[in-house]
Amino acid sequence: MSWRRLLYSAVAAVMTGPRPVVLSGPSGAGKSTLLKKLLKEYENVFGFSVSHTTRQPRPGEVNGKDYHFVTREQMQKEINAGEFIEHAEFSGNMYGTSKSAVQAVQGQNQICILDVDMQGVKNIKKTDLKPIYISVQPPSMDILEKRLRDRQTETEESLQKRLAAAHTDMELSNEPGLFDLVIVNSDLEDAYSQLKEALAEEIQKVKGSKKS
Ligand SMILES: Nc1ncnc2c1ncn2[C@@H]1O[C@H](COP(=O)(O)OP(=O)(O)OP(=O)(O)O)[C@@H](O)[C@H]1O
Ligand SMILES: Nc1nc2c(ncn2[C@@H]2O[C@H](COP(=O)(O)O)[C@@H](O)[C@H]2O)c(=O)[nH]1
Repeated sequence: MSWRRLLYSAVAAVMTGPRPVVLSGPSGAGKSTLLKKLLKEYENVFGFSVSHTTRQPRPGEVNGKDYHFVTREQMQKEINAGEFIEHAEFSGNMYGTSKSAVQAVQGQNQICILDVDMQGVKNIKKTDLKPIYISVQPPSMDILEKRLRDRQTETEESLQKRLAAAHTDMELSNEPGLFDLVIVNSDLEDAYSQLKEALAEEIQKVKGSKKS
């Protein structure tokens, strides 16, 4: 490689920043639990891409932190204006990642974490975001159902929709090349260790760049 090309690659790497991370997997598999642990342990290294959704906030969820809670009309208007990287309909509600949500994190030179469903994964694959794709899977459908019921956030109707989507998600997660890593979240600490190990290189890069 010539020095000019080498310099170009180095400048491009700095300008694009660290690779984002996409966490996906069935509702109730433990994505939010794992990403909250990462955000807590590595406060200035990771940043969460705050999605938009039309679903109602759960007790304790904060607008602008957990999600941007919006109406269907508002979200559709922003989608039509080209403000979203991806969007999907899940369990009767709209969800989507805005360009500004990702830019807000990348602008701080942090690793951007996106929590999206399987449609989101497929749509992000068509973009130039080039994230690390990680699937979080439950040990079994029975355990998934128990975790979702114990969480007490869903109506029976929403729970059934989420379990139906989980069946498809669990089958697709084994598709070769779709995910860089599939973590089976049986034991939380073990799953978290696997996640940290997979991201160790990116974490070191960001820590290093913040020192210099
Ligand atoms: N390893 C684990 N063992 C037992 N319970 C767990 C484990 N991981 C997560 N949980 C619990 O399971 C429930 C679902 O986890 P969480 O909300 O993180 O799932 P999620 O994948 O983010 O779901 P959603 O996509 O609906 O937001 C939570 O109540 C959480 O405390
Ligand atoms: N395609 C997208 N999916 C998203 C986004 N934000 C969240 N999600 C996924 O929705 C379900 C349900 O989430 P919940 O908070 O209502 O339990 C879950 O699988 C998330 O991963 C998004 O921006 N795009």
